[in-house]
Amino acid sequence: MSVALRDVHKAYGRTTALDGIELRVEEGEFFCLLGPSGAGKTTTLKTVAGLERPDSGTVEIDGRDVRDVEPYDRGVAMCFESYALYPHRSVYDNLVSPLRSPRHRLPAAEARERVGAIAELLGISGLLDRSVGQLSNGQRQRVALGRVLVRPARAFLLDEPLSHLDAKLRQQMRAELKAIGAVRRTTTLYVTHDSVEALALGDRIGVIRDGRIVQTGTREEIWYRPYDTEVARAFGRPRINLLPGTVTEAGEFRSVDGAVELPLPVRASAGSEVLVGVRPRDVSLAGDGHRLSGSVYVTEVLGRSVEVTVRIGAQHLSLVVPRSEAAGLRPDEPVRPAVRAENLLVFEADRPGRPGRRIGKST
Ligand SMILES: Nc1ncnc2c1ncn2[C@@H]1O[C@H](COP(=O)(O)OP(=O)(O)OP(=O)(O)O)[C@@H](O)[C@H]1O
Repeated sequence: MSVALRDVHKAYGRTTALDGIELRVEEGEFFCLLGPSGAGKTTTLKTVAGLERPDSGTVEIDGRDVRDVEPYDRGVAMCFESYALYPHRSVYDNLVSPLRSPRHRLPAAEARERVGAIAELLGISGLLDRSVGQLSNGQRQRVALGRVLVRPARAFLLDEPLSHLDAKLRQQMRAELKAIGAVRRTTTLYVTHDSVEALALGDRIGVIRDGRIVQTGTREEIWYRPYDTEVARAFGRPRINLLPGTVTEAGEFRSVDGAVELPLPVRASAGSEVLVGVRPRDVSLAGDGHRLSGSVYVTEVLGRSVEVTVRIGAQHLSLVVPRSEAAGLRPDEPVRPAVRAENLLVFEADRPGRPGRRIGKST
């Protein structure tokens, strides 16, 4: 099914939760809604599920306004972060009960088979006889997710379903979640505040901030053409470098202290204040590109690569290079990081309450 929200507003007293949400999730698409705490992610899901009523705007399912359709009749299955499970009943009972509801009422053998398959995928087959009250938070969260995925729904609404898992399990489940046939075939709206998760899972990503969708796009679009500095900062660790400076008469970039000069891949008006963005993995010590002169500030090993922070005048430039390139680097040692103009993103300067917008298209 497709889901669309048009200009949806919702306030709780004086708090604006949704401030004109525009969103469209296509049939069969896995759409990640990414944003910080309080941005309106859960409220968006509840509005689609019919658990909250918009103050204005419309919610459409398959092109039909669902204003008067009860949650139960919307054909969506929702998983909350605060999972509602029956604590005194077994994992199996918790998983099978949605299938026994009058809506689905699957034949017992089929229900058993579905529960078995989902439990297998979520790695909880060994827990089926245990009571939910005896489970760890991570195990409980997987049961809650199972309770949603087991249903023959036309859309899944998942609210941070992996948030209680430890890093390793989370990474593993992330990979498995998309491989689950039911998820692959079913429209899924997935809420997260974790950009790594959004990049890994989303066919498309919607970035939400203060109750509005700031940008919607594929992972490539969001990565290479972020709408503004805040979107650019949200994706990628270590974070993107953003150097403040101005555009010279010749259309080049000069940092505030004059220590960094770079060619710009876009046209920006001379004298304007800008931020030049470059991701740490796009700066090298050995490759070609425009050379800068600085000195090593600190190095930090990140597994197979090394993050090197280079001081250039008043700026700190972070770069991530293979271990071999960083071998033997000492603090204060002079280095000449190389940056290619095509990897630069150019933004208007940030202003209070308004992150700088990206300028032009990168060539
Ligand atoms: N029932 C409610 N009553 C009052 N305010 C609410 C209610 N539900 C949400 N809000 C407020 O609306 C705003 C959006 O909340 P929402 O839960 O949608 O954000 P979120 O992006 O899901 O955040 P989180 O990641 O912390 O769950 C917040 O300011 C929140 O405090």
